[in-house]
Amino acid sequence: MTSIAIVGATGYAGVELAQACASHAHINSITLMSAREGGERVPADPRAQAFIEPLDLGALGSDFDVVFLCLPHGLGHQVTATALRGSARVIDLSSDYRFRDAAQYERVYGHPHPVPELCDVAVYGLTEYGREDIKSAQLIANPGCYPTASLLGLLPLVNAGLLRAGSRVTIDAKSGVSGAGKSPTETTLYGNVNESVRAYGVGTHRHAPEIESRIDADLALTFVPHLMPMFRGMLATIYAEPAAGVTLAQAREAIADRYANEPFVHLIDSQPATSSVARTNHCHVAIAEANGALVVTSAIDNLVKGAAGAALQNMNVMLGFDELEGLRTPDGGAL
Ligand SMILES: NC(=O)C1=CN([C@@H]2O[C@H](COP(=O)(O)OP(=O)(O)OC[C@H]3O[C@@H](n4cnc5c(N)ncnc54)[C@H](OP(=O)(O)O)[C@@H]3O)[C@@H](O)[C@H]2O)C=CC1
Ligand SMILES: CC(=O)N[C@@H](CCC(=O)OP(=O)(O)O)C(=O)O
Repeated sequence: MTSIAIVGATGYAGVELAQACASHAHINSITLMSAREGGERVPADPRAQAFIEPLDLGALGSDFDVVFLCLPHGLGHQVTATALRGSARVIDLSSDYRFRDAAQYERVYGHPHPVPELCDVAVYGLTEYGREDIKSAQLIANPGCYPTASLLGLLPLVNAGLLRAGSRVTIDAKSGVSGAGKSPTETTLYGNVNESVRAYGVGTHRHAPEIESRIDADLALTFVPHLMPMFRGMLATIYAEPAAGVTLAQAREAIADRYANEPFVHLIDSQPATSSVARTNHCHVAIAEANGALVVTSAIDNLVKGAAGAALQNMNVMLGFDELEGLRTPDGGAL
């Protein structure tokens, strides 16, 4: 049986993860933890069925098989290092260890990585593209939500060599406001989001280099995120130029083949909708052609496949459990 701790259990991703873990057949102990030391043990919800414990660094390395970090960027380094010094394996939902090396982190964030040696230890947790490394990983860097939706749509075409070398790939992506976490800001206030759509982070968003770093091909990337007037859900619309002679049918076949045996990623015939994947770990992908461009659309729930669900899927791979465990939809399996 498995004992886990969720640090940052009061956040959107932490709550989502705790709920998924509660239905997991092989998790027998879930400890919900704050990232703040000291303080009181507080009820996690008004019915007081569960409690949030203050951070206990001493327990993290010894009492748990897996420690999940659901903290804002930059706050989890001490927890990670402590847990890894003990016997726990760590799954970090933040962006702290997503870059291949500390130098790339420094280029993106503008300051040196606080624990550079762990960058080499971390395994990027896009499950569908890293199972072998994930199985033996001590530290998983769970991917960002935009990179998850984007890479799941794009990688089958890139890896099959179907895109024109040197061409541009444009990713127009849209997220619900829960992607920004639970602390309100000027841009995520209901009054500023409702009945309105806006782009943000144009040319500066950290997910552009994260996506780029996972694409092994000569392609130029433009990534533009948008904030949508909805709570959860994410849609990436990806525009790409096919290599000479590549047809839509070939591109579709590449995606179909790549995901034929994947429990959570599905090529569908209609256009993906965020509502169809809401509260599930599924990703729906479609492909069409528009005036010579291949247009791939990819929808996920940012809090599930984009965060907590992917983290649990990674734990299942690490510990040799059925990947669907804790992530089944009401029909009992894949949609
Ligand atoms: N939301 C999403 O769609 C996605 C999120 N992620 C990543 O997952 C991580 C968690 O995200 P999310 O759940 O949305 O974030 P939230 O803002 O909803 O929750 C953050 C958690 O961290 C704690 N926390 C915040 N500030 C501090 C602080 N200064 N010191 C100690 N603890 C603190 C909060 O505790 P307290 O209640 O005490 O403030 C809370 O438990 C982030 O790194 C995020 O980037 C990744 C993919 C998608
Ligand atoms: C709507 C919104 O604000 N979204 C967040 C992305 C959240 C996420 O996946 O990623 P990280 O773990 O990299 O923060 C943003 O654009 O920063």
